Amino acid sequence: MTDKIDHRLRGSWTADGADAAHLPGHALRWLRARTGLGEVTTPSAPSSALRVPDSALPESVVDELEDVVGEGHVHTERAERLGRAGGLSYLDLLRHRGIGELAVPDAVVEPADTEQVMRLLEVCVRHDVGVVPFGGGTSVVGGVNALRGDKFAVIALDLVRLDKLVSVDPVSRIAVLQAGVRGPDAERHLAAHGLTLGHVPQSFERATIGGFAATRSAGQASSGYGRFEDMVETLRVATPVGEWRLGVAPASAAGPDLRELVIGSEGALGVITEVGVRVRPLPTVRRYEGYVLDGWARGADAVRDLAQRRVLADVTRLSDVDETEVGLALKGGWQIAALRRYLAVRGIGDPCLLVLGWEAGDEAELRRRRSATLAALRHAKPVRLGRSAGESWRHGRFGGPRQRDALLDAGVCVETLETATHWSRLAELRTAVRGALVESLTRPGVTPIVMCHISHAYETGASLYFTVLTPRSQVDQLGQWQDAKRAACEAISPLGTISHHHAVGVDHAPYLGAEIGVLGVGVLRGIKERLDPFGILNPGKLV
Ligand SMILES: Cc1cc2nc3c(=O)[nH]c(=O)nc-3n(C[C@H](O)[C@H](O)[C@H](O)COP(=O)(O)OP(=O)(O)OC[C@H]3O[C@@H](n4cnc5c(N)ncnc54)[C@H](O)[C@@H]3O)c2cc1C
Repeated sequence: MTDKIDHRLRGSWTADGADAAHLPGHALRWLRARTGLGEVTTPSAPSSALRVPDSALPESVVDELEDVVGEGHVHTERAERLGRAGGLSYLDLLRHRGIGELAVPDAVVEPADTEQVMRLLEVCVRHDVGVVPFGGGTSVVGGVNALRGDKFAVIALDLVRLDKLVSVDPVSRIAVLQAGVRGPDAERHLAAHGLTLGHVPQSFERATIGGFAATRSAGQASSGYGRFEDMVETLRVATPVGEWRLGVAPASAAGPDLRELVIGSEGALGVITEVGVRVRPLPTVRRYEGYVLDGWARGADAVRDLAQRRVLADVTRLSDVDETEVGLALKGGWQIAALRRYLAVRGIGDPCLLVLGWEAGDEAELRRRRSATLAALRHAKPVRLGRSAGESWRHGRFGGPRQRDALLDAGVCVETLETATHWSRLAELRTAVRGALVESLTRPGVTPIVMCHISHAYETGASLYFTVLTPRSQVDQLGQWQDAKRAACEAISPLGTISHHHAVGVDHAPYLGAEIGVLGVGVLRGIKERLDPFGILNPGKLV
């Protein structure tokens, strides 16, 4: 197992990440000139300044919980509870800086196996205590906020001890992993058998197998390896009314696929304790490359063409002009100035970066797949940047989150949101969401940056991922983003899904009805009542 996550590290992400987390001077100067960001810095308040109410759990209940999980695995200390108070959204980061109220769990409980999870749920039902399943805590939609609902207390059920590879079936290419296994550990366990999962979201370093399943996560190589739900073969779930095991065959006509109910259930229907995942042989060769296309419309058309001809690279990621521009500006340096001149000479007026990455079992397979992708791309007249641009993206792909503390210190509001729709509506959706964000965040002297990329493409449509950088309001820091997010969600709601991979949590719950209908919400409620009749599981989330 790699080191336990220090949940007190938020924006800087991982202990070694803090070194990479600073914002270079030239980047800050550029942001100031581009957005109207002021010179005022707002460093983080010490965590001792945060308000943490005493645990509401009586000693007797703490003792009962400890009887189940053993001594040292029920924490009521301030630091541990604070560490599980919310996830990693911009609003969560602000709350951990003392801006707004944190929802702090009354205890952190660490079970070691499914049986212990079952027994903990019994204790929580008996005492009417809420339970928030907690994986890596990387939710950006309020999924792990320790809301009480109608309960007098709530615990964070941290799955950190469920960190084992349970079994490998190399013939069927299925591996069973416990829910608390983090991304890098899953890959390490599997690599020992010559296998890979290939699920690499940007939150890979912290997020867990259970969390991936509970949120219908999508990794950066989803075009090649699929979304997480495509990888799930079997599930083991602890619910307040019994244990549930699902998945006996790769495909089945035995009624609706009930695994789909658990995948995306966000801790509201049960605690996932084990997931059997489809695995593949470890790739032996990789090739990442960068290209530039002229303009978003041409770029999106090119990605659609790749998807519909079924020749997408495993990683296919198209940035719009703003994202490409910000990427270049934040890098800075003479090479970037030279690159700009080169693109201008090649007639590229609106550069959109396209990163393509292939992973394969041998050179011949990689060559064949790469040739098919590039042949289909040719009519979009890409300008080749070469391997260094692709490799630079690959090496920096977990870097973004690490700079969030530095950006917050500098007074920046930095957040992302995502959606997806069918190709025929993609341009309209992008224009609507972009417009809503720009309108909501523009103030006299302030010009927000709103960037967008496609990183998950399908034959029928694609995701859109927006990143916002703008000076933080000094008047209403939480409200500034809440208003912008509301405007974006209202723009999304009639045109696309409220979430392509971040899930529903608290933030998107008001928009779920518009997407699945009143009947759909009723069906979900009915299922929740059957599996969690006492309403202890993740109060206030999903439904
Ligand atoms: C910087 C950053 C980048 C991100 N990039 C991506 C990305 O590229 N792709 C992507 O899909 N997501 C991304 N996310 C979102 C997030 O990482 C995913 O939602 C991830 O799947 C959550 O995993 P986790 O283990 O951290 O779950 P948590 O955050 O701990 O929990 C998420 C939800 O799942 C529930 N849950 C967790 N474990 C279990 C379990 N075992 N049983 C039942 N319920 C459970 C929780 O109660 C909560 O509702 C990103 C987040 C951040 C902060």
